[in-house]
Amino acid sequence: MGEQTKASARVAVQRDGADGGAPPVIDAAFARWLADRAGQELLRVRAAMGHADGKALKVAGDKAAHDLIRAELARWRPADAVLSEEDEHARVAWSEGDAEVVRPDRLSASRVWIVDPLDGTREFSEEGRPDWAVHVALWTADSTNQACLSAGAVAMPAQHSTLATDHPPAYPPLPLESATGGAIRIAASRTRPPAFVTALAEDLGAELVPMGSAGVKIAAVINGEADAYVHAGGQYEWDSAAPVAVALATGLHASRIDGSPLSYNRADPKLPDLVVCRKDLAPRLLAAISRHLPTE
Ligand SMILES: Nc1ncnc2c1ncn2[C@@H]1O[C@H](COP(=O)(O)O)[C@@H](OP(=O)(O)O)[C@H]1O
Ligand SMILES: [Mg+2]
Repeated sequence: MGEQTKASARVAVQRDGADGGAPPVIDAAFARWLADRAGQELLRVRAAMGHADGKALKVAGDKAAHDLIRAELARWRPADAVLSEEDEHARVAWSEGDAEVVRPDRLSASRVWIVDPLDGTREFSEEGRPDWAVHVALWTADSTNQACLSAGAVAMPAQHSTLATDHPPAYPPLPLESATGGAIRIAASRTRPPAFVTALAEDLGAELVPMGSAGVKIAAVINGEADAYVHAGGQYEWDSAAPVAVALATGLHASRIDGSPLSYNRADPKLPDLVVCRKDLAPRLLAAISRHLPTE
């Protein structure tokens, strides 16, 4: 090979992503690309391992998706910080004077990728279940929305669907009965629903739709398969950042259950509750939730 040919081969290798194509430059399209790649890897792991050992499948899926996303972010966005569920110190709340915890550079960074490599891990390990997802969000200090989420992608590989902020999905027409105060459908965790959700549904005359993965539930609201997603009792920033980015880009309401704004990339990544719903439904839903919250 001549010197010039060798040099152009080197450039080609540097430019190409691991699947043969360079990823998009625009962050929102890059988020979609990355979530899709991790999703394909998860499908591969699921097919290769089968479901005989669910625990091993969960561990392998989490690790495969995390490693892929970490490697691609290091390669294509080397200057950005990352908060991923699978990082060793991810759940540790950092505070001034905390000797044993290294200050994460994300707290001083202006761009932070908030990643859940596999949301709905339990459902991923259960044969035939399609309600699991890959979440990739970008938090930027100068973003225009209140949550500072400037890009997000939710890949649902077992449903052959990816929602992302590069092409925010259009919201389907409202069912007449929910628009006029009739029966609404509330998506909630199938394994850890909020304590008050049954009473809330009775109060509103709502149908509860149990499913796995916060991303899949928010996607259900975006797709019009549910009117709201309500969660309380525990969660972390990576569970909601990417789907909330898409929900906000679509024009939906997303907030804490007391109506206050969601905020991301804080020292403590716990974000224990949220509600995502159509904007017209938010006042009625938040008022009903407030009637069912325990009083201190
Ligand atoms: N009470 C709780 N405390 C901590 N995390 C919770 C939680 N309830 C739900 N989650 C997390 O939120 C995600 C969606 O949960 P669910 O499917 O039950 O709706 C899951 O993320 P992972 O699958 O990434 O762990 C789950 O672990
Ligand atoms: Mg999660």
